[in-house]
Amino acid sequence: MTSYDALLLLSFGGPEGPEDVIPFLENVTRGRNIPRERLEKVGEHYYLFGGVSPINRLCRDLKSAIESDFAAHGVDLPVYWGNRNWTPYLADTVRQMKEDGIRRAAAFVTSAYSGYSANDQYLNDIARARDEVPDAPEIDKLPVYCDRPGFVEPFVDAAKDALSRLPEGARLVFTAHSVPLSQPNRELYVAELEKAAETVARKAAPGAPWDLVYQSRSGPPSQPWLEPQITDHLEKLHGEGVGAVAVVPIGFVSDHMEVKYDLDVEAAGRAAELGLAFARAATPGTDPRFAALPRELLGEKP
Ligand SMILES: CC1=C(CCC(=O)O)c2cc3nc(cc4[nH]c(cc5[nH]c(cc1n2)c(C)c5CCC(=O)O)c(CCC(=O)O)c4C)C(CCC(=O)O)=C3C
Ligand SMILES: [Fe+2]
Repeated sequence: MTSYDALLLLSFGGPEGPEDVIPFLENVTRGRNIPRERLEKVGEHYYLFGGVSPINRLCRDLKSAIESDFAAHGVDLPVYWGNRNWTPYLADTVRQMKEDGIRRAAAFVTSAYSGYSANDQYLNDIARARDEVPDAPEIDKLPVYCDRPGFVEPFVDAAKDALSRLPEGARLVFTAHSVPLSQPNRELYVAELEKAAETVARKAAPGAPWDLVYQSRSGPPSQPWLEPQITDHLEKLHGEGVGAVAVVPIGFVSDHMEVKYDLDVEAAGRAAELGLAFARAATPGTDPRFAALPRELLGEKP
C-alpha cells in the first residue's frame, strides 16, 4: 500500500509531573518573547492538574488507536511517537527508528492546520531532529487534514451533542489557538479554521449563526494576536441576550491543557459568572474515524 516503512506520530509534548513543568515551559518558549508572568500563570494551570499534561496519555491512546486501525486493515507498519517539547523527544525517536532500520517514515502531526505553529514549526522540528542523527531516516510530513471527514465528522457529532445538552437557540462558538498577527502563514491558518468551522456548523446546526474566536494568547500585550478572545466574546454574546453557548475546540485534535484549562476552567467559569449556559464539545481524541486518518493519508502517498 505504501513505500513508507514506519509511521511517526509527532506531537507537542507536555510535563509528566510537577518537576517537569518549568523545564517544559522553558522548552516551549525559548527565544519567543513570552513574558515571565505568563509562564508562571501557565505553570499554575499545570499544577492544578498535578503537573501532568493530558497530552501524553492522549498521544499514547492515539498511538494505540492507530495501531489497531492498521491491524484491522492489514497495514503492517510500526508506529513511533516523538515530541517537540518533552520526552519522548523527537530526536531520540528518530535515533531509535534509525537503529531499528527504518529508512523512510511518514509523520502524522497532532495538529490539523497550516500556519507556522501548526505546521511549519513541526517541519523545522523534523529537520532539526534528523540533523542530530547521522544517516537519519527520511521523514515526510503527511498533509494537513483539517478538511478531511476523519477530522470534521467527529466535530459534527460533538457539536450536535453539545447543543443537545443546552436549551434551544444556543450559539455555536468555535475556538482555536490564537497566534501573533505577524506569524508566517497566519492567513492560511485562519482561512482553514473558517472553512472547518463553517462545515461543522452547516452540518450540526444548518442555518444557525456561529462564530470563530481565539484562546490561549501568550505574547506581550503590545503584540497583536488573533481576536476576539473567547472570554471577551462570551461577555459580548451575553450582552446581546444570548443565553447558551456550545463551544467547539475546532483548532485542536484532543483534550490537552488548552482545552482542559482555558476552556473547561477559564471560559466555563466566565460563562457561569455571566449566567450563560455552557457546553464544551468533545475533540476527535481517539475517535476511530480520526485514528483512520494516518492510514487514509498514507494511501494517497506514492
Ligand atoms: C497554533 C497553536 C497550537 C495548535 C496547533 C498544535 O496543536 O500544535 C498550539 C498547541 C499547543 N500549545 C501547547 C502549549 C503551549 N503553547 C504555548 C505557547 C504558544 N502556542 C502557540 C500556538 C499554538 N499552540 C503560540 C504562537 C505560542 C507562543 C509561543 C510560540 O510562538 O511558540 C505555551 C507557552 C505558555 C503560554 O501558553 O503562553 C504552552 C505551554 C500545547 C500542549 C498543551 C498540553 O500540555 O496539554 C499544545 C497542543
Ligand atoms: Fe501553544
